[in-house]
Amino acid sequence: MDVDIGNALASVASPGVSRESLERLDEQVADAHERIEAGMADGEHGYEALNLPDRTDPDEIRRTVEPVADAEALVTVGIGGSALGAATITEALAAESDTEAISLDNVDPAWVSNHLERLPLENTAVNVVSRSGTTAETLANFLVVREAFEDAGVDWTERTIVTTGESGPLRDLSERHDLPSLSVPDGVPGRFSALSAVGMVAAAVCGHDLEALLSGAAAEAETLSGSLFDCPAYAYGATSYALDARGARMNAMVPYAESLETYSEWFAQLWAESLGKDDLGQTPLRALGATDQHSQLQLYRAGPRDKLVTFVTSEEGTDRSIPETDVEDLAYLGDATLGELLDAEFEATEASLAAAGRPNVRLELERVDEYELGGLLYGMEAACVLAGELYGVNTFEQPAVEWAKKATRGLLGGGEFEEADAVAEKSELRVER
Ligand SMILES: O=P(O)(O)OC[C@H]1O[C@H](O)[C@H](O)[C@@H](O)[C@@H]1O
Repeated sequence: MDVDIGNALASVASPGVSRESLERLDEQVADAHERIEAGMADGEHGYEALNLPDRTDPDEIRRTVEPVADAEALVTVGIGGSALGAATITEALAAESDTEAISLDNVDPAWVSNHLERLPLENTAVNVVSRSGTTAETLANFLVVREAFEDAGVDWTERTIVTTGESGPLRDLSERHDLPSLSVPDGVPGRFSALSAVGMVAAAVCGHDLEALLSGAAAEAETLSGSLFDCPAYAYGATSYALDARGARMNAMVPYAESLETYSEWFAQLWAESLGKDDLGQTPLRALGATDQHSQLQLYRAGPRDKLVTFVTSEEGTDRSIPETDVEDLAYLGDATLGELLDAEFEATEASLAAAGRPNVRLELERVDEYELGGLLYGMEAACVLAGELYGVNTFEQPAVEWAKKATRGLLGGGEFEEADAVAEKSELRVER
């Protein structure tokens, strides 16, 4: 991954960051890098995630998924960090796989039922993922999926792989039914676990090249160094932090590739859950090029100056020519391809933001393949860890999310949780029909 921060400079944009400020910030980056390196060396909670390219064992993952390696469809049952890494990888690389991958990460009953009715269950693999093994949505969906298999006369124990922590209800269940299972590595929070079994089981079932994903990530790890000017991931993390401090309180992630739409969801969790603490943090927004040029671009170019726009581009990819037409006004399209049109749309949008003095950054991939994707995921994780050091927050916890999880459990009678009492205390000012 290369990063171009030229359009975030104060000479182009407002808010923007001057070259001198970046050089001053680079001293903090050097300190933060020392902290990150020490955390990685000691395998400290969270920092350990940056060691995954060396720690994840692709052979173990492939061996474990062997019983379902021929699946026509794959259902990942998980939520948040236990679903978005797998979904990002399988969606980005879907064109290369014959296995249809879906993610049951919500408990909307109609949506869950529609999926289960449609899937060829006798040839569907189930990938259940939960670090804690207690997340209500995941466990509930798993029970529903099991029942659907039973109703269809399919032995779910033959079709299920479990990835969870060393202990907990899901671990117990997998032991009771002797299910093939893998562990969420210690010290790796869910949103940083895409490059462990958490994201890679789905990649393996879909037949993707696990080694290439890891070596792309390892190449990105090689660039981590004491200066943002030598490390694309740190350049991104430091620039985002500096812009937030100057008023770009939001960060719109805009890939120019349909296959990276879920990547923006993954990024949103990473950025929001890691940095949203102590009244700090940059709000991630999700958009897609070129589609959202025709909906959100007006706001990005002419609305409040509170946004950084992050583009993700890919140099190469499948292309398709646009057929010629005898309609004179459309003749120019017949000389181009859809890929050229997409590139032109990206360049025009980037230039239009710069011309309006709106900060934007480019993340450049050579193509969307395993290697580049591994680099992108790792690079954004490292950017986030660096930003967390610069903000001075605890990047790897998520107490605000845990609060609502306890309240939900309390409401469903899953134990005594004082958080559930707050639900009854809601203030009301109703306006009725
Ligand atoms: O993997 P699990 O324990 O099921 O957790 C799934 C998700 O649950 C919570 O909402 C956390 O905030 C997320 O960080 C986590 O990824």
